[in-house]
Parts: sequence; C-alpha cells; structure tokens
Amino acid sequence: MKWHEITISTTEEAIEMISNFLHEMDADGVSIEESGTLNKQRDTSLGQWYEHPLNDIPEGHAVIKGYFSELDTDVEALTTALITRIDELREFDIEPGEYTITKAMVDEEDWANAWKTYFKPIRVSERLTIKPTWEEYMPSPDERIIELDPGMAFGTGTHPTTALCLRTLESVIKGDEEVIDVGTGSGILAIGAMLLGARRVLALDLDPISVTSATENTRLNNLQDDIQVYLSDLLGVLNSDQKLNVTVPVDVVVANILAEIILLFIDDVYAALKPGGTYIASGIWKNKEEAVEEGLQAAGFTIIDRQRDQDWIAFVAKKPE
Ligand SMILES: C[S@@+](CC[C@H](N)C(=O)[O-])C[C@H]1O[C@@H](n2cnc3c(N)ncnc32)[C@H](O)[C@@H]1O
Repeated sequence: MKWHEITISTTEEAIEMISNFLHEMDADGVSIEESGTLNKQRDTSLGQWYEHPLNDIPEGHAVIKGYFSELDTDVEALTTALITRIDELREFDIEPGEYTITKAMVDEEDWANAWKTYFKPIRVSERLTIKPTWEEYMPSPDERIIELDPGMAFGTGTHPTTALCLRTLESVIKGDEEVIDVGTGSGILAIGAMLLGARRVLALDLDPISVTSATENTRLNNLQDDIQVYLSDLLGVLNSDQKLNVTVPVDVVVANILAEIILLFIDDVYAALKPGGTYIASGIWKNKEEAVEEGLQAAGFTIIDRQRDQDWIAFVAKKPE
C-alpha cells in the first residue's frame, strides 16, 4: 500500500501544535525529528524513553511528517487547510518560522524503515563496533562486530546510555562471567558482553517487541546457545520456576533503564550478585545522579567508577567480597 507523506520543516516550538493538526486531520501516523542533539532533557515523568537518531536538522528546528492513506485523502485540500492553520499559529505567539511543506508518495515499507538512513556502523568502544545488518563493513583484526537490526526496540548504540554500558562492560568483563542484562531492548548489551568474553547472558525485558528483537539479534550473532532472552518485569523471572541459563547469584548485572526504575530494584540486584560481583547501572540523567549514588550505597554497594557521556551517567558498583 502507498501513503501520502506530508513533510513540514519548521521550528521546535511549533512541533506540538502542528503534530496535533495532523492528528486532527486523521493522519494514520505522525513522526517528529528534532535536531540531532542527544542531550536534551525530556519529560520522563511517565517513564517515556527517547532515542533520537543523529541527523542534520539545525538546532531549534524540526521535521514533522504526517502519513495519510492514498485511498481517501484529498492531499491538495489537506495541504491548503494545513497552511491556514500553521499561519494562524503566530496569532497565538507560536512562531513556525519560514516553514516548508513537501509532499511525496511512499511505500509502507519505506515509512517503517526511514530511520535506517541514519544508522551506520559505529565503533563504540576500543574493541566493539556495532554494524547494522544491511551495511557492508570490513572490520580490522582487533574489532568485534555486533550485528544488529533493532527494529522497533531501543538499542542501536547511538544513545549515550548504551555506549556508556558497552564501554563499561569492556572494562568489567575479564572472561567467563555469567551476566544478567535487565531491559535488554535490542539485546545489544547481552551480545556485547558475550563478544567481550562472558560465558552466558540472561537477557530480560518487559516489552514483547524487545524480546522478539533481542532473540532475533542473538541469532544474527550466532549466540542463541549462550544468550537466553525472557519476558520479565525486572528480575521477576528469578523468582519463577523457569529454567535459566545462568546460576544465580551471577558475576555481573547490567541495567540501562531510567533512574526511577534503577532505584526500584537495587536490593534485588544486590541479592542476585555474588560477593565481589559488579553492577553496571546506566540510564541516569544528571539530575538523578545523587539519588542513585545514595540508593546504591544504602543497598550495600561500593561505587568503584562512574562514567559520563554528555549529561548521562553510568555507575559501576561492587558488592563487597
Ligand atoms: C533504554 S532501553 C535499553 C536497551 C538496551 N539495553 C540498551 O542499552 O540500549 C530500556 C529497556 O528497558 C526495558 N524496560 C523498561 N522497564 C522494564 C521493566 N520493568 N522490566 C524489564 N525491562 C524493562 C524497556 O522495554 C527497554 O527495552
């Protein structure tokens, strides 16, 4: 099936109103891309999580796209109505700038895959490179390749929190560890841990789309015998009678989840680790740094390192021997 894609290049301040207009005009889908800055503070009050692809949109600008069925859309009438409504924004002190509107026809397939344009091989740490499955790449002899098709799941490696975890795993994994990856998303950290020398990884996520994606990526990297992917709310699966591929307590737990969630289950992580085990806690925006630091210490952990990327922090904490 084909779709009309209406693209509006405008200012950031006009995003909310223009995307509302598109919804009111019965768009079947609306996508918003802002400038490639990755460090903006976002509303995470409902647990929302944002991953922006890098792009070439200037700071303060945005590109909004609305998708309308080719079957029942009068695209000329729709564009005229849209221009009228955008021009009216100035009366409400919202400046859409010198906006442009362009129209195109796209296949459903193109629409679902548009984000892939920005996802290129990226060397994320000394030894690890993330390679989208559809890209050609010749690694150097010391590089280990994470083959990835994240689909709708989080975890392309372009987000600072993922990169922080992979770099930290590189210093923590010495060989033969059993690891639990909580909130595995695309499975990227589980795969990274295996490539760095871990023996086995239990990869958990609450979201069925992530479980499917992580399972597929595990297969793409030929690690299906070493990584077990489960649908689990945090460490919930450890309390079930499910047969697991790791023996709890384990050597390493890694979690790249929002600070609010990290704080919820620190005691469970502590219990799931061997004495001397390591907890890599990431996904922490700078305004929650102190709270997580206090939470880790209150649970009994010793903080041995903290890494930063932009305004994000990853803690490396040890359970005493
Ligand atoms: C920021 S993404 C991290 C993905 C990947 N590990 C990475 O580092 O790029 C957070 C993941 O945690 C999962 N998640 C959120 N709450 C969860 C919960 N209560 N239990 C398990 N997974 C959860 C989300 O579905 C999402 O896949």
